[in-house]
Amino acid sequence: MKDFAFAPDFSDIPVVHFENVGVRYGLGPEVLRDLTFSIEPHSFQFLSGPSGAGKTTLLRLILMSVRPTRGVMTLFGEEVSRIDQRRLADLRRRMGVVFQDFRLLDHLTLYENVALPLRVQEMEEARYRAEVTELLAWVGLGERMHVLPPVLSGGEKQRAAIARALITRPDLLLADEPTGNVDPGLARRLLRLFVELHRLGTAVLIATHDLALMDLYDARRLLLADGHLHIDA
Ligand SMILES: Nc1ncnc2c1ncn2[C@@H]1O[C@H](COP(=O)(O)OP(=O)(O)OP(=O)(O)O)[C@@H](O)[C@H]1O
Repeated sequence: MKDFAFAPDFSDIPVVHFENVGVRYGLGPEVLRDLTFSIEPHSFQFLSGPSGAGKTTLLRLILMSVRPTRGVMTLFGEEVSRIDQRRLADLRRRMGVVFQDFRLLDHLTLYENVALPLRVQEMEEARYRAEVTELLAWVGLGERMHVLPPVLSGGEKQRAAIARALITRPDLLLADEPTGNVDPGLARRLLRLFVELHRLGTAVLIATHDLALMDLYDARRLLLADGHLHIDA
């Protein structure tokens, strides 16, 4: 795999810190309770637990698309409840996300999909063209960069979604079941991509049901069960 020039933040402030965090949807029961944990810079962890245990909810908390109903949560050292929308947007830009359903835009080519987060930041194409091309080659899609997502296989879409999550050189990468739609061989290759990213300095959190995948890489495991988090260092 080709090296990609990352310049992540190497400070030792936790990327994410939860202190007794709880969350409920509307008037329903608490789906997550008393969560206290940190994600350190440059760390790698899996998030596991049975279906409905709250893995996606935990990722949405970190992405700030769901707010805690109690407790204190900090992102990059800043307390979430005290910061305004504009600052939240700045913090969100430091994260890359691979969603379970990819969320590629079907009317844009792979190149355009991957470049989109940089276009949103109003970067000129001349500044990012080489980088987008290089990253697509890095994930094995160099030959496919001008095609539209609907003609791609699940695994190709998955890799494009991963490339789009990496293009901003995030300090934190969140991935929700990133190997859910691919065969075991491709799952191993995708895991290697995440490990490589981690070695380049990004903190990585991968939510997965896949015990075989977790057995492939010796990393911290966060296990959600009955609304509580158990940590296997
Ligand atoms: N928008 C919502 N409104 C109400 N309840 C919700 C909402 N989203 C999730 N829940 C509930 O919160 C709990 C946790 O759901 P979540 O999707 O976080 O679990 P998960 O561990 O990611 O599940 P899976 O592995 O099946 O994707 C479930 O009981 C679910 O029904």
